[in-house]
Amino acid sequence: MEELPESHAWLSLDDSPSYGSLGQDQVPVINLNSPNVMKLVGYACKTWGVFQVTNHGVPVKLVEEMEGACRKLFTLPIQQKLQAARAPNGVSGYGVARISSFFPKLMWSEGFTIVGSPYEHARKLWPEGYSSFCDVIEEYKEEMNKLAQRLMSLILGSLGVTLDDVKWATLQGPSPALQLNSYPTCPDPDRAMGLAAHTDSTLLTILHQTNTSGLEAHKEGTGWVPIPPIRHALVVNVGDLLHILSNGLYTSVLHRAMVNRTQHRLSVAYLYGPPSNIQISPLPKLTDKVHPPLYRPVTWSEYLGAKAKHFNKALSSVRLCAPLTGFTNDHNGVQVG
Ligand SMILES: C=C1C[C@]23C[C@H]1CC[C@H]2[C@@]12CCC[C@@](C)(C(=O)O1)[C@H]2[C@@H]3C(=O)O
Ligand SMILES: O=C(O)CCC(=O)C(=O)O
Ligand SMILES: [Fe+2]
Repeated sequence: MEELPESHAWLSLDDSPSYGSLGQDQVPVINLNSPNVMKLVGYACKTWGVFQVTNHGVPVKLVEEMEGACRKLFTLPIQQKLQAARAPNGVSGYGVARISSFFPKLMWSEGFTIVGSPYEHARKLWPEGYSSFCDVIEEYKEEMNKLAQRLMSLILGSLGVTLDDVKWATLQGPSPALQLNSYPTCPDPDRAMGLAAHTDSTLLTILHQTNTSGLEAHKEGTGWVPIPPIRHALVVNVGDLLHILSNGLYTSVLHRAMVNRTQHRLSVAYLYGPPSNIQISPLPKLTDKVHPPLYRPVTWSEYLGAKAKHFNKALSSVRLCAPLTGFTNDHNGVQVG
């Protein structure tokens, strides 16, 4: 394709995003073997809501295999991918981003969501070779789960809370989600949007990105800041449920993915939530008369429903005594509703 179709043009040529940071304000990179790692993680969650981790213990080979599986999936012919299309009201499968319906323009990306077992959809993609794909997915989920638990205990620790205060944190969560994203090369990347600005509904999200820039985080007072790929590092996002749990101390970060003219970019997000029947509410240790709980209790599945319905107003929809406002989307075109 030589020209960007109008259906995918988010920005006019003269309102390309301006970066608030001129390289000064950078998303923290944390070595998980640092002696003061808990403090570093807490500070990053408080000031940014996103950070990169190195020495995370996830085998490099497994991440590479996951990336390879992802590349193989997205290079399948479109007819094949459509065999595994997400059902109209379903969660798993191939398709456009779930949040697409909230925007008037189309995003320059395709995705494959895996909740629960990948087998059903994988069999449709690869009637013969599905089992090696599924093996990689299962192993990746297992490793990510270990890392997510470790990060959660650091995060809770940084809030002055122990795993004993949050019994569910040691339980096995519900099947987490894996979101594979593909951003093909784009003839007019300055006017297109790969994945529009959003926060994740999770407690936290762990993301692997290929060696192509595109991911950006929004920081209050600074603007959009690129999160450059670092070899062997993973990106960790604070999600809405952690924002609720920390009574707003740790902010779920607004982020988006831009596209590239010459490089096909891929990312793999592991979306980590609490067990599905557990009510998440601000930690009692963090609330008192001066700091009343800001959110009502909500379960993971209830919150996903709120997100599907209200999108950027989902957090305020569970907020106690506060106006219904969402983040504004000044930087990425018009938003519907
Ligand atoms: C477990 C989840 C979390 C979901 C919905 C469901 C499966 C796919 C996840 C994502 C992944 C891409 C961004 C997001 C905003 C989207 O559109 O789909 C995420 C959403 C959420 O964090 O709300
Ligand atoms: O592709 C990226 O870097 C971002 C993906 C993302 O935000 C998501 O899948 O939730
Ligand atoms: Fe995200």
